[in-house]
Amino acid sequence: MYFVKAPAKINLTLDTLAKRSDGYHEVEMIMTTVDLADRIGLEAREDGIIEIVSVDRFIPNDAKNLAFQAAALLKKRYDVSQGVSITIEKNIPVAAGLAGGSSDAAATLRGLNHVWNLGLSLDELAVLGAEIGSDVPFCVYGGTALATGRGEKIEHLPAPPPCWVILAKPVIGVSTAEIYGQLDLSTAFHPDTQAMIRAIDEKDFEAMIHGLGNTLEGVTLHLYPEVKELKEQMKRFGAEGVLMSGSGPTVFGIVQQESRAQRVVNALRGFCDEVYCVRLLGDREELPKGV
Ligand SMILES: C[C@@](CO)(OP(=O)(O)O)[C@H](O)COP(=O)(O)OP(=O)(O)OC[C@H]1O[C@@H](n2ccc(N)nc2=O)[C@H](O)[C@@H]1O
Ligand SMILES: Nc1ncnc2c1ncn2[C@@H]1O[C@H](COP(=O)(O)OP(=O)(O)O)[C@@H](O)[C@H]1O
Repeated sequence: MYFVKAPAKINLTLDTLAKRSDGYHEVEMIMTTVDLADRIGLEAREDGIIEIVSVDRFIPNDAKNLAFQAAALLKKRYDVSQGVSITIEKNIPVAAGLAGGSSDAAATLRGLNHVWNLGLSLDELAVLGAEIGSDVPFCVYGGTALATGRGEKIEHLPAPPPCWVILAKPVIGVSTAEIYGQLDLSTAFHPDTQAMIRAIDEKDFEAMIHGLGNTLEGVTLHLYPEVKELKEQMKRFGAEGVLMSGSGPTVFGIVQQESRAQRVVNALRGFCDEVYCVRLLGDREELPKGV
């Protein structure tokens, strides 16, 4: 079995610029990879069948699974006769704003490129990934990037300043389509993407904290007051910067010191079942082998 890591992402900024005629929104997002990952196992099979093997009851085990779609797309496009059994060990919360499904699809593309011996570049895999979902191209590369268009156009950025990230997910799951659907662009908050890029370039922790912002946050916080409450708790417990990731409902807190991160995690444990304390994997060059 060939194993590939599928790490989650957070959005340091997410700005929505306009609604497009194709149903998507034009966005500007700064995304960075975090060290919380699913593990994808790939085993080629000679009968040509694509199969999903997972014990997670929250993800589909048929053609609705984004990893299945990634395999089906590669198989069809490159006329591959082999099939594959895809084992998904799910560690990233589902429908959480952390791109777990997109990252599984991206890892499947990277892994099958090796297992099926296709010889494609990451750029080629990212173009294919855009056919599966807007977040898949970023997940193909990982690291830190500015994503534009509907999220599929990627410009790589250096790693953000070193920090600890606390992820807390309320029990609800959120539909990205629903949140975008309820966004009112005339009143929405718009983060300063360029200021965040400067903060990252200059490795300026304070400026990064100051620049955190997400257009979709207002919509989700309005629909789900428990997310607002969680944000306030995280701030109260000592997180230096706090923001909702993607369309939510996961809230992340950023701190510089590990001891402070542990304090925030311990304080949150009584209120929230799913809490993780992770590092950023913001530098593509330093991603562990197999990511
Ligand atoms: C909001 C973000 C931020 O990173 O992440 P998540 O919260 O899902 O993790 C992404 O833009 C989500 O990307 P992804 O989850 O791949 O979305 P897609 O499958 O492409 O689209 C799902 C639906 O969301 C809406 N959508 C998505 C992307 C976009 N730029 N504009 C949109 O309006 C559309 O209604 C679309 O049908
Ligand atoms: N491999 C997968 N992992 C997680 N979710 C998946 C997967 N394949 C399909 N899905 C579906 O995609 C939806 C969004 O999942 P996910 O990527 O976890 O959330 P988000 O887009 O909020 O980051 C879920 O409702 C889930 O049913």
